[in-house]
Amino acid sequence: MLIKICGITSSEIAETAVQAGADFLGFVFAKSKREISADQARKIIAALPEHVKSVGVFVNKDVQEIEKIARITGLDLIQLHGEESAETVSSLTLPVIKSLPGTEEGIKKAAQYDAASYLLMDSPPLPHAHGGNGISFNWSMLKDYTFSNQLILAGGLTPENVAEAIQLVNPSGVDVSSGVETDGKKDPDKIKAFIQAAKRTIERNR
Ligand SMILES: O=C(O)c1ccccc1N[C@@H]1O[C@H](COP(=O)(O)O)[C@@H](O)[C@H]1O
Repeated sequence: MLIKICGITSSEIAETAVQAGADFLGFVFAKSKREISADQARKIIAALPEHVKSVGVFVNKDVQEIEKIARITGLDLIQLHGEESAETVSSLTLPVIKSLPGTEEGIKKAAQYDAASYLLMDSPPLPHAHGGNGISFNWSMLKDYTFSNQLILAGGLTPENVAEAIQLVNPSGVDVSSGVETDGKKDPDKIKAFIQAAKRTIERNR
């Protein structure tokens, strides 16, 4: 199971997450307090070890713009966190993580996104923010579904609740942003605690 830490804005926090055992690091190229420039992201990504993959997070951006940022920064995967179509997913040249709201309607839409390597279930967007809101949804609604894509669970995960979420949903991955922050900034101790809690649960479930 993979662990993604999202909203990386510094080399120090990237290094902390890598040392703690993160598999994916997320870089937000969308309106957010965690937004990062392509130039800053490029420098951080260039220093990542081969086994840690960089994910660019986009919200309703043009394919050309996404591809341009991916080229400049050296991204490994693209996360589409808005209302992007199945055609947009298919036209991207990198593997895609497509987010959908964790609602009955969101689950129904999943079938359209066969071309995505991963589906990411998050709480529904707020009017002013598509993601990174620290809000959970009813995870148990995912228990009875099997998706053709690998499932990443997100939305309000924390070091305290990630074990319960993994037990309940058994996803292919978990993704966190707000839950590893203190006063709006990434907190190294919370990142370590989150990754430890997730890994401990995975080990126990083996
Ligand atoms: O992290 C952000 O700022 C962000 C901005 C725009 C779209 C997505 C964003 N992050 C993703 O949101 C979910 C949930 O985050 P949280 O843990 O509830 O804060 C997660 O998939 C992030 O990758």
